[in-house]
Amino acid sequence: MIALKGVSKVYPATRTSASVTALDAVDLTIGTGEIFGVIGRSGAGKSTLIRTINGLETPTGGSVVVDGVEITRLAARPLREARRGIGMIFQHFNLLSSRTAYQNVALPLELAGLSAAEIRARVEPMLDLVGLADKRDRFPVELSGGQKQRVGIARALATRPKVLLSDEATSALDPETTRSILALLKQVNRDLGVTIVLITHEMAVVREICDRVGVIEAGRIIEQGKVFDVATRPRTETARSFLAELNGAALSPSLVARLRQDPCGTCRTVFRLTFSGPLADDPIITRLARHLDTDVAILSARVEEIAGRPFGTMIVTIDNAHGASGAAEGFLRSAGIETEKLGHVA
Ligand SMILES: Nc1ncnc2c1ncn2[C@@H]1O[C@H](COP(=O)(O)OP(=O)(O)OP(=O)(O)O)[C@@H](O)[C@H]1O
Repeated sequence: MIALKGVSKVYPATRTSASVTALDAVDLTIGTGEIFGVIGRSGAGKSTLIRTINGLETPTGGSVVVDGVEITRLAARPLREARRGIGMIFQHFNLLSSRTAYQNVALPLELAGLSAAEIRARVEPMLDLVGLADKRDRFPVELSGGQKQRVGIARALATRPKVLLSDEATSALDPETTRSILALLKQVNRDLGVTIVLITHEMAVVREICDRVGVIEAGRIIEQGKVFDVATRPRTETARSFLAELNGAALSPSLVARLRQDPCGTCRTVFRLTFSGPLADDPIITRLARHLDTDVAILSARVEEIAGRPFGTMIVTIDNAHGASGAAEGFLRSAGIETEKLGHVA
């Protein structure tokens, strides 16, 4: 449905600032009916990337094809037509305050030249779909954040697009409202078959609804794949440290300050353990302590669900007396636990 090839965007230098390479040779293929997440830090290039998909941003190099149409080469009028097939929702909703919920949803249809009857036949089912039939005559100021985003979603879907772009659509919402909006997006994807591309800086959003994810850093997609694979087995160090921060598996600053690479007589060895699937329920630490007859201290631990599968991370220290930490490493690995030796602490 969407193919980006070698997409670059360089914002030219101005009198006061140097040029910025916001996108650097991005390749991305997104299949029909997928929910694809792009995650990255502030300034990584997420907004620029998503805006190239609907032609709001013209790349300085590369090609963007959506549903068989090369977006980068369209003149103004065909671009407007192509955009009707690509809906977009925004962090701050971008509703017109002088229009009711109904009138906001109707706007793109008015611009497309539909009659009042045709517009009614489309807007009412859309308001039903997003659960706002009873708020149709309310103005944005009378709606909660979640309700405003529901209007935004109805408006984005009114032209029956094949693709929905979501630019941090839940970043301004509380966690419960976020969940309800994500559930709605999932329903829209399932029931209407709309391909969704969302950008976010929150791993929880990706974990909750995305099929695949791309990690963007300094304008480059440094990793992409199925959410579970990327979240649990990042291949690059940059993705690993970024995702560790988001997954809560990062080391505390005080531990980092104490960590040393070479062992000492009284040192304990520090390991990061990651385990997934049925292993997440295994009392592995108790088994390990019994097996080695040593104590194991848990510094941090977390089990979460990614794409419906349990995934856990744990930072532990193990007494190094009599080579116990080496034996522990072997024991954990043979139990199927991914075991990474991080260093030693006194
Ligand atoms: N119109 C512009 N002119 C010049 N530089 C820009 C422009 N828009 C974005 N940039 C720069 O391009 C880089 C990528 O910005 P972008 O907004 O795509 O990042 P982002 O990942 O969406 O960040 P955030 O999460 O903070 O919105 C940044 O360094 C930004 O300062």
